[in-house]
Amino acid sequence: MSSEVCIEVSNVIKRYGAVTALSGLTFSIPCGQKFALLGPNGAGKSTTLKLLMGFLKPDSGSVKIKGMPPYDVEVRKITGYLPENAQPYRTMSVKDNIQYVAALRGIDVTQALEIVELLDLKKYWNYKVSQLSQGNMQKLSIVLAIMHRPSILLMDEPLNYLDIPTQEAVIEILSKTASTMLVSTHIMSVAGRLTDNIIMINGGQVVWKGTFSDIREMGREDEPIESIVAKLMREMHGTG
Ligand SMILES: Nc1ncnc2c1ncn2[C@@H]1O[C@H](COP(=O)(O)OP(=O)(O)OP(=O)(O)O)[C@@H](O)[C@H]1O
Repeated sequence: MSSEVCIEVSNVIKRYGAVTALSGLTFSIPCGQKFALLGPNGAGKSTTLKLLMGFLKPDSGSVKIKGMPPYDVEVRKITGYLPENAQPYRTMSVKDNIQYVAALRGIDVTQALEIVELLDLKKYWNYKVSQLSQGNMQKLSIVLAIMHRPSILLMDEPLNYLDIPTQEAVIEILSKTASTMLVSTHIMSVAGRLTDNIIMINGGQVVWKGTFSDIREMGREDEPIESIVAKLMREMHGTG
């Protein structure tokens, strides 16, 4: 496995007016590794992903993807992003959204069709986004995020709104999609199946890093992983 760093966040401070969302956040992810970004509500997970996509700028500190700034054209080509509550173009159809994003990315629309089939979206091909259920909108957003086969994938709650069979399909697709992944989620079963490593943040700082095996070893034999993570978050609250 490469030791090259694909995602690097160094000493980032990010404020929204009087609210400090990130307060010296530092972590790095080697290329080829899959990380879950965990933390309680308001910890700064979405803000971190938006900074990594170049949608927000840090007040201080730096964010690099493969050593480049996130807004670099080269970075745009190799990254995929699924925002929380993603909103494809509402007045356009599923087909038009896919064709539009394919054109922007300079790829052939056929690259998306396999994922469209796997997610059972073909029957909604001509539906306007505004006519889709939340779950089908989420499926379309996943297609738009990964149709160019990004090598680095950033996702905010990827399984929101999806039924259980679709969650399984998405986990399978995502496991094969990107080599480097950072996934923010509250669903531990998802985090554990998509990723091997955990970065836990609270108050805009990293409070714990480790693997899923480390977490399991911290609990009783029969203790659900959610319970161990919740304890860890409580213990780490305000530290870091
Ligand atoms: N646009 C904004 N304006 C003002 N404050 C914001 C804005 N976006 C986020 N915040 C604040 O920044 C902090 C971090 O928010 P962020 O959305 O990054 O957390 P999160 O870990 O993704 O939370 P959740 O798990 O609830 O989605 C919170 O205190 C939040 O209220």
